Amino acid sequence: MDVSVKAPAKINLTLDVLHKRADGYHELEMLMTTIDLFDRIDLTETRGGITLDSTSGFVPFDDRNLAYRAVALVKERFGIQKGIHIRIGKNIPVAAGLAGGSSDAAATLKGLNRLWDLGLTVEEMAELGLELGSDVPFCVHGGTAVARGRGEEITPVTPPPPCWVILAKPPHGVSTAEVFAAFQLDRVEERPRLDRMVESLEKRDFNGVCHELSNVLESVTLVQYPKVRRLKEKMIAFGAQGVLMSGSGPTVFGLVQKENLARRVVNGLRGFCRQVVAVRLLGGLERSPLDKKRLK
Ligand SMILES: C[C@@](CO)(OP(=O)(O)O)[C@H](O)COP(=O)(O)OP(=O)(O)OC[C@H]1O[C@@H](n2ccc(N)nc2=O)[C@H](O)[C@@H]1O
Ligand SMILES: Nc1ncnc2c1ncn2[C@@H]1O[C@H](COP(=O)(O)OP(=O)(O)O)[C@@H](O)[C@H]1O
Repeated sequence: MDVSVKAPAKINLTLDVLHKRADGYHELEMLMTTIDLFDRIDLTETRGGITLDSTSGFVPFDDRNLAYRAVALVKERFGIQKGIHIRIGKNIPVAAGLAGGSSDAAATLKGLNRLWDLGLTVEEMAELGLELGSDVPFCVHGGTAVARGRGEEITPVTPPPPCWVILAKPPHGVSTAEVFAAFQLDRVEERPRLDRMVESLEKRDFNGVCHELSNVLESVTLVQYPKVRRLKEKMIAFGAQGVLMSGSGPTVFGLVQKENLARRVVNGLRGFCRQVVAVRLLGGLERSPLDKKRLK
């Protein structure tokens, strides 16, 4: 039997680092929302072991892959002997600040929950997912939510009003660990105002959402990679109504309401950046019957 699950990317509308914790992680407060850019995880039951292949050569094919680690974790926790072949149809750029690996892991947990009738609730899958990475609990929940702690305290909030998201990814990836290691709170010029962002979402105030976009990790990545700063400036110049770096970067996203403006921004950016795409914001719409269980 096979299971096929869609794994959406996320963007951060706000990201604040409150302090560094004794365990080495940072205490975060961030607002995330899903976008219409998916990986596809296909899980096929085998007699034993874990194997993986992907349409992308940029992901690890062994136990460094988060989807592989999700299978290993479930097998170990539930004492399951059967094996799994994982196929990752990769569309989300790797090491981009869009949580591709975390979303693949979350989708794998959901797929195994169905395939092996584990009876796990969303909360239980999120708890299990935290063992794989800080962004996995949000990816298990999906939609639009505030994430606190390491990323595991999830509070759903009102999704943003419908709009286009233009994604521009510079050619290099960014290491999340390195960005956090270089982060200094006293170098941050502007902190997010989460209450105002939530208020703008509740009022369906698109301009308010654009105005409140804020990410303190820009204080590291924009300095280390001036290209990312220039990409932000270009995106604003071409007419994006709100612009921010997602997560630890380096992907920059722009929000616009009208399709023709989205097209104009994409066309303008193409001369400066090879990986540019416009997608719709999801924010909760991904919970449609698209995740299909199919019989062989
Ligand atoms: C920054 C964020 C924002 O959404 O996303 P990305 O840029 O990766 O998409 C996340 O917090 C990233 O989550 P994730 O990529 O799952 O991080 P993990 O694998 O758990 O951690 C990678 C490394 O980042 C640092 N880290 C991560 C989370 C956290 N709350 N504090 C940290 O200091 C740690 O050094 C850790 O070793
Ligand atoms: N399934 C996966 N997809 C993408 N990257 C993965 C995956 N599994 C492990 N990784 C590793 O995780 C790191 C972060 O990748 P990714 O999740 O795409 O970025 P980010 O954390 O910036 O959103 C990369 O270095 C990559 O090698």
